Amino acid sequence: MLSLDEAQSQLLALATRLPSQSKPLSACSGHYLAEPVIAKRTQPAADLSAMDGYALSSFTQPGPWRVIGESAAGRPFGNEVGAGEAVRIFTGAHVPAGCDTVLIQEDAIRDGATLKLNGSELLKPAAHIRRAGGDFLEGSTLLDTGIKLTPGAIAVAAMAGYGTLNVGGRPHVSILASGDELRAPGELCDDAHIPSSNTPMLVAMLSGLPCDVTDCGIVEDTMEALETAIQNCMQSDIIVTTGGASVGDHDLVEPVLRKLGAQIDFWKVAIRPGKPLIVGRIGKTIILGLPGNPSSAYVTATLFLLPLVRFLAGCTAPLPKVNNGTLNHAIAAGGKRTELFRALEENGVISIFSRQDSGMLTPLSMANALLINPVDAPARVAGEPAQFLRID
Ligand SMILES: Nc1nc2c(c(=O)[nH]1)N[C@H]1C(S)=C(S)[C@@H](COP(=O)(O)OP(=O)(O)OC[C@H]3O[C@@H](n4cnc5c(N)ncnc54)[C@H](O)[C@@H]3O)O[C@H]1N2
Ligand code: MOO
Repeated sequence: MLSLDEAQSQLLALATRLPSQSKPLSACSGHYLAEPVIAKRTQPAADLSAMDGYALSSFTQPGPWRVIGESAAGRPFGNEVGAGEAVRIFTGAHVPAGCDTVLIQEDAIRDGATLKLNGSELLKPAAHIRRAGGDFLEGSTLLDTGIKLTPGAIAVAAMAGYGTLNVGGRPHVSILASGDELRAPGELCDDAHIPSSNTPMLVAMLSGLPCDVTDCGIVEDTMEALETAIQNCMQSDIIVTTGGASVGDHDLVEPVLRKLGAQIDFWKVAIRPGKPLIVGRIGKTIILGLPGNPSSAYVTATLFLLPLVRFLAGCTAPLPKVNNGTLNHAIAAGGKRTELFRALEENGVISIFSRQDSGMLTPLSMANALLINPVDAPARVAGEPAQFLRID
C-alpha cells in the first residue's frame, strides 16, 4: 500500500496544469498567478507628502516663510522653492524641488501668505515624506508564479501597472454520490436511507478554490448506473465519486472504472481514515474514488482532491500546510497507517476528539484541525510536539 507522501506525489505527477488565461484584476481573486508580477513602474514615482501641511526646506527653520503656491495629489507644484518660501501641500502630493520636509498644518500658524512654526520644536529633514521607490522599484519582482491572488496581491499588481493578469485555469469537478441508501439532503429518509452529506460537504470544501463544480446527484448501486453516470461526466477535469470504494459486493467504483477502460493508478493508501481511496484516469479525466464514510471522504478530499484542484489551477505549493503544535494530552503510538484525528487546536495546543469513528459527523463539525499521527510514531504525552493541518 502506498504511503501518504507517495500517493500525494503520484497523484500530482499524473496531473497536467490547465492552460493559463488572461483575466481583468476584478476577476482574479482566489486564482493562482501564471506569470510573475514585475513592477512596470516605481511606487511612489516621486517623493510624496504623507500629511496635509506645508513643504519647505528644513535648513530655513525656524522661518517665517512665504507661501508661494500649492501641491495637491495629481497636480504637482512645478517650480523650485527657494529660501524663505513654502508650498501648501496635501497628502499624496509631490514634494516640490527645494523642499526636504513637511510641516503638518496642526503645527503651523498661517496668516495670509505668511507661515510660522506653532511652537519651538524644529522639523527633521524627511519628516512626513514618502520616498520615491519606498514601496517598490520598476523591474522588481513583486509576486511569484503560482501564488494565490489575495486582495493585497491584486492591489500591488494594480499599483505595479497591471490591468489584467495571466492566471491558471479553472478545473471542472463533477461530484457523484454512490449508494442505494442515499437521498438528496432535505429529502425525507426512512431508517433504511440517509441524506448524502458528502455532496454538500465536498461542494463547500471546493468553494474557496478556482474551480467549477457540478453536483451530479446520487447514483444507485448498479454497474450500469455508475457506468452511465461516469460517462456523462467525461468532459470534467476531475470526477469525484464518494462511496463504493471498498471491497463489498456493492462497492462498484473500481470494477466500473476497469470496465470503462480506466487506468487505475492506485487503490488504497496507508492512511486512517480514508484507506480505500481510488485514483484512476480515463483519457484526460482524473477520477478520485473517495470512501463513503463522511470523515474518510473529508480527509481524502483534504489530502488529495483539494491539492489536485489547486495543482491543475496553477498553484505551485498545492499540498496542505503542515503546522507544528503541542499535545494537550497523551496519544497512543502510531500504527501502519498515517492517522488523521479530528481535533481542536487553540494557540498551537491540540486536543483530539474522543470519538474518531469515520462514520461520525459531530466531531468533524466541531473540528478546526486534523492531527497527524505518523506511521510508527512513538506514544506521546501532553506537552510533546505534534503536527496538524488547519481545516476551516
Ligand atoms: N471488509 C472490509 N470492509 C471495509 C473495508 C475494508 O478494508 N475491508 N474498509 C472500510 C473503510 S476503511 C471504509 S472508509 C469504508 C469505505 O467504504 P465505501 O467507500 O465502499 O463506502 P460505502 O460502503 O458506500 O459507505 C460507507 C459508509 O458511508 C456512508 N455513505 C456513503 N456515501 C455517503 C454520502 N454521500 N453521504 C453520507 N454518507 C455516505 C454509507 O452509508 C456507509 O455507512 O469501507 C469499510 N469497509
Ligand atoms: O478509512 Mo475508513 O476511512 O478507516 O473508515
